[in-house]
Amino acid sequence: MTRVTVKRKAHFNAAHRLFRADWDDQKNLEVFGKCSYPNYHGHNYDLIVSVTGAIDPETGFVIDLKVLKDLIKEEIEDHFDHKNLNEDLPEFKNLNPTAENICVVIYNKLKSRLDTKFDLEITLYETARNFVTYSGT
Ligand SMILES: Nc1nc2c(c(=O)[nH]1)N=C([C@H](O)[C@H](O)COP(=O)(O)OP(=O)(O)OP(=O)(O)O)CN2
Ligand SMILES: [Zn+2]
Repeated sequence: MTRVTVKRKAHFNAAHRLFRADWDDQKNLEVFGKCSYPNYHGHNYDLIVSVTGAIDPETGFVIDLKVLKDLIKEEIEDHFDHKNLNEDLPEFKNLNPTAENICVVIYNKLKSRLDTKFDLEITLYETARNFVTYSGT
C-alpha cells in the first residue's frame, strides 16, 4: 500500500531553565551552561509534525490538514505558547525541559489523539541550528 507523509509546521514561544533540583546552581551551570541561569530565558520553538499513512481513495487525503492544524493548536500551541515550561506545565515538574524531553512530550500528546493507523514523527527546533526528532522508538 502506498503510504505518504503529510507535514504541518507550528510554532510557540516558551521560557525554560535547564536544571536538576538535586544539583546546586554551580553544578547546574557547569553542566547546562547559560541555559541554567536561574531567572529563565526564552526560545522561539518551531515544530514539524509528520503524519504518515495511506491515501484515502475517496478524499485523496492521508489526513485532513485542517484536522491536523486544529489538533496541533489545541494540544500543543494553546498548551505551550507563552508559558514557563518549568513553572507552568505539569509535564516538566519533574522533567528537565530539554529539546529532547519537550519533543517526546509533544509526540505523546499528539500520538494519543491520532488514529493508530498513522505513524507520527516530531521535529522540534529550539534554535535555528539546534533541533531534535522523535518518532516513538
Ligand atoms: N542535547 C541538548 N543540548 C542542549 C540543549 C538541549 O535541549 N539538548 N539545550 C541547550 C540550550 O537550551 C539551547 O538550545 C542552546 O542555545 P544556544 O547555545 O544559544 O544555541 P544557538 O543555536 O543559538 O547557538 P549558536 O551559538 O548561535 O549556534 C544547550 N544544549
Ligand atoms: Zn534554552
